Amino acid sequence: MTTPNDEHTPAGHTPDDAELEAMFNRPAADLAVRAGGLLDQNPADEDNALSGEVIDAPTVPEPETAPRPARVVQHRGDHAPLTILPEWAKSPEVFLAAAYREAKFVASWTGHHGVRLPFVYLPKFLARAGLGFGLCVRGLARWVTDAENKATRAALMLGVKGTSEWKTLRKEHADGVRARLAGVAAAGFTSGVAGVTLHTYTGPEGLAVAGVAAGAAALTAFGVVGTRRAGKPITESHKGDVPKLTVDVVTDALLTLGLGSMGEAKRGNAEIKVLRIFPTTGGVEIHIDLPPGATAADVIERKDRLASALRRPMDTVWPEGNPKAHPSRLNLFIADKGLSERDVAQWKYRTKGQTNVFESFVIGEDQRGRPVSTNLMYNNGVVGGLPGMGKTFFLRVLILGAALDPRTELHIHELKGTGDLMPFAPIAHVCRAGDDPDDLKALLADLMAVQKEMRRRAKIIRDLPRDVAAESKVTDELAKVGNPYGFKPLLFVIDESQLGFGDPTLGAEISALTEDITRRGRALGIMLWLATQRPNKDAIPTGISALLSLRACLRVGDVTTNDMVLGTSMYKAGHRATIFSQEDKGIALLAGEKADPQLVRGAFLDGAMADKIVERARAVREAKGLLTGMAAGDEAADTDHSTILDHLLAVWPENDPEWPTGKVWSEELAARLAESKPALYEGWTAGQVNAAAKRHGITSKSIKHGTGQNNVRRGLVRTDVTKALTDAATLPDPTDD
Ligand SMILES: Nc1ncnc2c1ncn2[C@@H]1O[C@H](COP(=O)(O)OP(=O)(O)OP(=O)(O)O)[C@@H](O)[C@H]1O
Repeated sequence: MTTPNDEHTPAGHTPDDAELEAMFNRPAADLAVRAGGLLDQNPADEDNALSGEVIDAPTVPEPETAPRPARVVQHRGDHAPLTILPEWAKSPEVFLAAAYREAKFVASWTGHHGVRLPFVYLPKFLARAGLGFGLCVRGLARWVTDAENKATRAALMLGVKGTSEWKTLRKEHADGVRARLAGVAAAGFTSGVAGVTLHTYTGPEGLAVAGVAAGAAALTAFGVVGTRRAGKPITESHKGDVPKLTVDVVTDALLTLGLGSMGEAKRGNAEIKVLRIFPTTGGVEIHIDLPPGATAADVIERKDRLASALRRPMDTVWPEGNPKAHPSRLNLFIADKGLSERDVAQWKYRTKGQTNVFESFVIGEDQRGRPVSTNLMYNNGVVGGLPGMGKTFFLRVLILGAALDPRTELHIHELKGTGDLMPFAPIAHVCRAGDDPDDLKALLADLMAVQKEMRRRAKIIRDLPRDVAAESKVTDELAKVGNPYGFKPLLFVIDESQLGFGDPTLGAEISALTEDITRRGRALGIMLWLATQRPNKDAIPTGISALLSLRACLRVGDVTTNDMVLGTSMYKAGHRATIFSQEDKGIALLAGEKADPQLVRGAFLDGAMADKIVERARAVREAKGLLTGMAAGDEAADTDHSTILDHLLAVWPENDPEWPTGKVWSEELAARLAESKPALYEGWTAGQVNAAAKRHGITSKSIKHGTGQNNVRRGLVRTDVTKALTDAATLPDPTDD
């Protein structure tokens, strides 16, 4: 007899157990083949009649209905590489800071206890040694006299008084006391013999040394006994002041915030994972994975509660998100000292050094005390924050940084009027303080001049061969001192910009020019910075605000202002300048420099320090012949307060023979303006003239001139211009009663 399996086995071969098992375990597809082949055979077919020995199929265990293993999706694209060396081992700065911190602690500990040792600890210890000595003598006396058993003995003897047993008990006690006394005497004798032996072999010095050592040991032992009895340590303990940072302390503190599934974490179902705790410059860094549903932003929002749970001051606890990992990753920095407690940040270039405005320069430090740098070139920026939180000081550092590159031309308009930025006058092309009409006119004139300079630069760049201006922008190379194009970095600063943009007469024109410079000046080496308390659309028009790539936000009072300065949704993403306190002056979040806003404490430079740095900057500029504008004694930008109305009348005589009606097409006026003041109006169109006139309340009209086709075009009426000028001149003085 054969079996179906014979079809698949070499003739005459009987499969062994292993082969059979392999056959039975073949995959389903194979079984299907078998089913379509062998098993479909007609068993009645004689040719195919099965012959051979019948072999019982081995009992294959029923496959258990085991749960299917979870499907694993391999996704490790964004996994950060594992740290090979800890941060302190990679960075000498961090290592030195940690070593310094420990050394400082050891020094303070030694000083603290060293002073107390002779005056507090030693007298205390001697008193306790006295107490210990008394306790030991008393203990010895009690042992010798078997005082512990006195009561038992008395009770026993009372019951047998007068009997022989009583005598026996008495004798036993007396013998015991004698034996113990003999023991004490033997110990004393042994010590005496040891002393004499020592004296014999080592002389009196050896005996004295041994005596002192034995005395010290005895004193220590008595001191320890006395201290145990007193139940209090001799030294003062400071343990309770600030709890040590342990994984448990951090976890418990986070649990008090009750975020996301932290309830589950409390019950042990979810986890707060403290990934790493490591020392770093100025404090300790802790990386944590919060339980699902709790985000770093939630923790940041509750920074006060976290600081309270950690028993630490608010400005030593710095939670940050790490969006590159995931929203629940929390990087917590615990600083040794609060930011406001630390010494003010000293500026790297305070006493020496120069900068290159095309590269980053240090402007302050972060919460870890590490330098923070910024690159002003190809950026425009804003500094915002509540009054008195350090906007002007912050700006001052930026301007000084730019000023230490002798090429940088400074245009400074401090509309607050307190003169905080006047230290720059000796090196600035334009430097003014105040928001009087004259100051605003000077600002307008300066903006016009810069716009003209921008156009000039654009034209040169456009015409330069590709290999000279490959990037179509003013580069460090093209702006070298003495370059043939007159290129140089130009920094334009308006402090309290809302006073300029919001001015009813000149505001619109100031805004339009600022927007144009912000938009086009960047690539041409022109950097524009604004400072304001609340950069809403009145303080900084939206068109300008959108173009500010660097944003420094000092303390602000609300979410809206936070996002106005730092950018939309920054508050939601956990970047909150609302957490700064009134003491956190000069501390800002700086957005735009790195992927995420970073904390920066601006270097502190008061007026006197600024004067000294400016003196240094001026010396370099003088030596290189780089002083211009007001710094070089040229008052042009300062005194020219005229507007487009004045310029129009200058090119538009009252009895113009060509235009006897007193009405002129705007294109004609644009051409005349460009000819008369090419610096300001070169390239202007009729539309620009109309728009500029409109800002002074003058509307363009349809004017017919000459004959032929197309003889009706938009233009201005001269009497409208003279009227607008007269009206402006006769505006009531707001200071008049
Ligand atoms: N980086 C800093 N470090 C320490 N203190 C600073 C720092 N910056 C500013 N301050 C302190 O803050 C005070 C206010 O600074 P500043 O005049 O720049 O504020 P402000 O925001 O411009 O004020 P306002 O809105 O009234 O013009 C300064 O007098 C100075 O004492």
